Amino acid sequence: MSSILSQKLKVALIQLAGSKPDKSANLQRAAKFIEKALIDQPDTKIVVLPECFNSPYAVDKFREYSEIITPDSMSIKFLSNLASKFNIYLIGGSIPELDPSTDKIYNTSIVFDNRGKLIGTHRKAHLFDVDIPNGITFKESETLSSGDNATTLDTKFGKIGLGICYDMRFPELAMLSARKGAFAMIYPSAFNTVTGPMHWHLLARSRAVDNQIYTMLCSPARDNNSSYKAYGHSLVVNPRGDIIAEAGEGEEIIYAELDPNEIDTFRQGVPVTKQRRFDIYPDVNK
Ligand SMILES: NC(=O)CC(=O)C(=O)O
Repeated sequence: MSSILSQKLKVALIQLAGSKPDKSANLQRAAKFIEKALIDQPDTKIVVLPECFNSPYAVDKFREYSEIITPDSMSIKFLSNLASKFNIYLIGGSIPELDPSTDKIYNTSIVFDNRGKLIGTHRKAHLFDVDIPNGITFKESETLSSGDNATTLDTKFGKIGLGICYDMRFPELAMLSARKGAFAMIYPSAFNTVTGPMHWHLLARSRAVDNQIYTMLCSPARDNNSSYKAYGHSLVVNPRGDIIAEAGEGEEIIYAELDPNEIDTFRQGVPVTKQRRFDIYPDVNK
C-alpha cells in the first residue's frame, strides 16, 4: 500500500519577528531567513511563513497593506522568485488580499511550488472575532471578509491542507483535507498571549490525532511592544500527537522531518481511518 506521503520530507517553519511598517523590509527579512534555513538544512523541501508576515496584524491596517493577487504584485513576485531560487515549496504565510471585483479584503495564504508557480491560495474562512473579558477583544470582520472554501493542494510529495490560525478551531477543515488524502495540515497563524497558552498546543495536537496526519503551525515571534502580542511557539506535531519541533517566543527557525512510516504505522496500529461509522453520522459523510 502506498503512503499518502511519498517520501521522508524535511520542513522548516520560520518564526519571523513581528512585521514592521515597511513591507519591502519584511519581505527582505523573510528572504534572509529562508536562505538561512536552506544553508542550515540544504534538503529542506517545504518552508512555512507566519500569518500576516509582511503586514501588521491589525484590523485598521489590512486595507492599506492589501494586494491584488496577480503575478506582478509585490509579494507574489517576491515569494515566487524565492521558491524557484531555493527549489522549495513555499507556504507564504498570509497577506491581506484585495479582490478588485468586490472591493473586499481577505486574509489569504499563498502557496508556491518549487518552480515558483502559485499553486493555490486559501482565504481565512473563519474570522477571528472574539471578546474574552479581561483577555482580548479582536474583530477581524470589521475590515475582512471570510473565504468560502476548504483548501487541499497537490504537491509532488502528496496533498496538503491549508488553514489560517482561527481556522484550526474548526475541525471540519482538517477533516475534509484528511479525507481527501492530505498528509499534513499547515496553518500560518498568529495566536496571542491570551489564547495561545490556553489552546495552541491542544488544537495542534487534536487536529493531528483526529486525522492521523502532521500539523504545522507557524507563528510570528513575540513583540512585547506590539499592540497584538503573538504567542510564538511554532510547532510541528506528528500523527500520534507528539510535538516533534517547537520554537520559543523569539525569532527562530524550527526544522522537522516528516516520515511516511510514522503515518502508516500509527494508522495500522490505531485504525480509526477505517473504523468510522458513517452509518451513524451520515451528515458528516462528505
Ligand atoms: N488570531 C487568530 O486568528 C486566532 C487566535 O488567536 C485564536 O483562535 O485564539
